[in-house]
Amino acid sequence: MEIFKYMKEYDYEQLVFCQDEESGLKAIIAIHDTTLGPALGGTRMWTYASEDEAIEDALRLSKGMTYKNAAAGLNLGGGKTVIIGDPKTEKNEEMFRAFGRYIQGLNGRYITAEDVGTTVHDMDTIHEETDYVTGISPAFGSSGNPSPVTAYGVYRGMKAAAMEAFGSDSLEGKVIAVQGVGNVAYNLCKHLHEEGAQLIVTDINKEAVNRAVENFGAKAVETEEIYAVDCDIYAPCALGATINDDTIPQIKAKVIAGAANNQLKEARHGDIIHEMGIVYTPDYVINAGGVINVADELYGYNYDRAMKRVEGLYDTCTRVFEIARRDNIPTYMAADRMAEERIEKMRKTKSTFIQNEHHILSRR
Ligand SMILES: NC(=O)C1=CN([C@@H]2O[C@H](COP(=O)(O)OP(=O)(O)OC[C@H]3O[C@@H](n4cnc5c(N)ncnc54)[C@H](O)[C@@H]3O)[C@@H](O)[C@H]2O)C=CC1
Ligand SMILES: CC(C)CC(=O)C(=O)O
Repeated sequence: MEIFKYMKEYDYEQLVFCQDEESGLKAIIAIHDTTLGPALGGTRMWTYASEDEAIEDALRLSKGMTYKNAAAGLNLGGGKTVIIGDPKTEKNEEMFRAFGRYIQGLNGRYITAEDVGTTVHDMDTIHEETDYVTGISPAFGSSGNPSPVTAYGVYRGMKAAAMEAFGSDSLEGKVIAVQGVGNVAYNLCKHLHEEGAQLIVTDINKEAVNRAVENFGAKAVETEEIYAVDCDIYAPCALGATINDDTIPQIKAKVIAGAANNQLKEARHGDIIHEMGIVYTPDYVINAGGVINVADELYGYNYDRAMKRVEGLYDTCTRVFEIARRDNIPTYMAADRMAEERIEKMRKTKSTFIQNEHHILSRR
């Protein structure tokens, strides 16, 4: 992989490689853009097939965080970490302490939180070394696990998408196919079940599937069957790139709205589903609940304030649909336009010189 070429193409600021032999830490912190503020984004631990795959994931996810934070109206830039390793067998305390020291070394340019493969406990361990971590235990005055809040935001965004596609935001009786029933999707299924939706679920983890079947009366299907099921809404809630050349021809849903990051394998897949008349709720807009929640910690965490903001994701998604209709463009492009406009305005504002009293002239 030609790293600098890639970084230049998408205007990345910084890539940090963190290594600690004793603990087995191999982490990559990617900081995409800090125009709006310090980069905030979670830490993913995953068994990557190669180092290139891990680097690419960190880069793509951190850029997604720039857009997510901008679209959500947060004064934060975009960053993300990936740790190479199996979260079930290769974690240890020293690893997260070593990683915490690397974050501290960035002196606030990057703030972390949970993502796939990491937990509140891991964040607490990082917190032993640095304050630049969110989503730690509520006992520390923090917001805890972001997943239930992400799920609530996805639920709100899904309702906005239903309004756009079906003319009503009620999900009662709607058939919803959920791919991956992990931390976020389990909580999403709860909201959907309470509203009377019929759920079809799949997961590579059979226990996760059984939990959804038992608690929400969901119908289980094999992992490869989920795309082709008869449903109103497809909710991708596992990993990215599931909207691609192989899956698009199978999809019967009129709406795609889910928690996963980087759902479109390539931008052109967003064009194809747009032409098919599918209402696609851009991933980084609908799944911003978690980051909105942890970002509230920067002001002294207040649950009600954070939830009110997450509730507003309904309006943010509606705004994206409006821009898409107004400019006759796919929704993924409308979301990018919305985020980029905000960053560009701030970039221009920032270029105005502000006396910060950092040099001696202001003091003599
Ligand atoms: N946790 C959060 O607050 C946020 C999560 N996200 C994104 O949402 C997605 C889900 O996150 P979490 O629920 O936290 O992760 P998780 O790891 O708890 O859940 C993901 C689930 O997907 C399953 N899975 C993996 N590959 C699969 C496949 N090929 N087919 C079916 N199931 C598969 C896993 O077994 C797991 O149960 C991720 O893409 C994450 O980046 C985005 C924003 C915030
Ligand atoms: C889990 C969140 C708190 C942040 C993040 O990394 C995301 O939204 O993808």
